[in-house]
Amino acid sequence: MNKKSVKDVELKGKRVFCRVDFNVPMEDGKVTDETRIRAAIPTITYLMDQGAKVILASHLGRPKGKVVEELRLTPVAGRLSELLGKDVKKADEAYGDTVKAMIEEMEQGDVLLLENVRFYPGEEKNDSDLAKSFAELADIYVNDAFGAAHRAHASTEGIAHHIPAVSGLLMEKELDVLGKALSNPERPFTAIIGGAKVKDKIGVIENLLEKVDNLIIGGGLAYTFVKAKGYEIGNSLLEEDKIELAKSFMVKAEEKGVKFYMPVDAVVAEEFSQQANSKTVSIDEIPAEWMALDIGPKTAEIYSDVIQNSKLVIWNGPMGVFEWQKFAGGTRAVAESLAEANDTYSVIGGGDSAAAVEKFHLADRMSHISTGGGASLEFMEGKTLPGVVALNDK
Ligand SMILES: Nc1ncnc2c1ncn2[C@@H]1O[C@H](COP(=O)(O)OP(=O)(O)OP(=O)(O)O)[C@@H](O)[C@H]1O
Ligand SMILES: O=C(O)[C@H](O)COP(=O)(O)O
Repeated sequence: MNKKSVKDVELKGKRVFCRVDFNVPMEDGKVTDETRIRAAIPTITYLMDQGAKVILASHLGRPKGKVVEELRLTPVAGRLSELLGKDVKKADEAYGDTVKAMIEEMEQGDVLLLENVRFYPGEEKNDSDLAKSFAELADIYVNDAFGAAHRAHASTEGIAHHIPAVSGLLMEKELDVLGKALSNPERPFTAIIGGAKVKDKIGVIENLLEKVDNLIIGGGLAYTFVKAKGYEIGNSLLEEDKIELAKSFMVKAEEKGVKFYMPVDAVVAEEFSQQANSKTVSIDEIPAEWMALDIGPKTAEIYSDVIQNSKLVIWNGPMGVFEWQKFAGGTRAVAESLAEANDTYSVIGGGDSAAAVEKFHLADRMSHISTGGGASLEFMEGKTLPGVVALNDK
């Protein structure tokens, strides 16, 4: 990476404004998945060990510029204190005189968590006054929020124009792994793209078609491709206006010598429900009125074979409705085969695929699980991330 990192700057005694992505799921005031908090810990402890005063900032949810009590970061501060084994102070605002006074009192190695930056309307507008108010709190800006790096907001982009700005260790690692995969991949290189909609994955498929040896399609979006091939898909998810595009992707794959895989069988259901009647059928036998909610076992076997024979696999989006046990088999099979493929470097592109891998308790068997959903998707589309662009060059 050609951007400066925390390792390139003097931190002792410095006030460091460190943007993290603590946008974690919460239920009844408790953090229900702390993956993103844990992922930020190497940078936080590095800053502490170097003798910095660590001022953490994050968004949580989408409060749209207003204070929303349930979206305060107080429970996150509590969990972070436990994980660090050190008391983390929590401010009720994200800038201003009270916050400045709290920072005045900090010793080297202390940690303060600011309030949800999205309580301020200027955050998402990338308002320069708000960015300056954040910058006034600190000597150095560290961006470790890979998950929010695709957002040009005051705390992810604007602030970087006012004080020296460097990346954190998580940001560096994410960019390193995803960057290497896309620019200099080990081969055979396979991409597995699933999820609900073709619409959301057009850019990723387009970009990856230029780079991969194998492209595997699954999830709800697969059925637009199945339809494009001329099969009937019953009530399965279909984006009618993307059929021509799906055809053009298949033609392009052929031209480029990319092997294109789509389901050969499916688990179909009579209705979109957890308890629906279901059965496995060949892809040319999807009954009218039924819908395909998972890839079938034959497809899973073919996909597993491709995975086992790949050196690098990038996976984004589940193969079926993995939240429901009846339709989780395909996603589980892909996750298991990635876990078993010892010679394969497996990159999980965040979001639902990361959630699936967690659910199946296979997270520690993956080579890299991205903390970014939208951010990793945009990176895989080949887009530049504003939160990264704004950092100081080496
Ligand atoms: N065959 C299918 N029919 C209907 N829904 C499906 C099917 N396969 C998967 N899904 C649903 O798609 C959803 C995930 O797709 P979505 O595009 O929202 O996320 P994603 O691909 O993981 O992207 P991100 O990484 O941004 O979260 C899941 O909730 C899953 O239940
Ligand atoms: O959860 C995420 O993907 C990031 O935290 C970004 O959140 P956002 O989509 O609300 O900007």
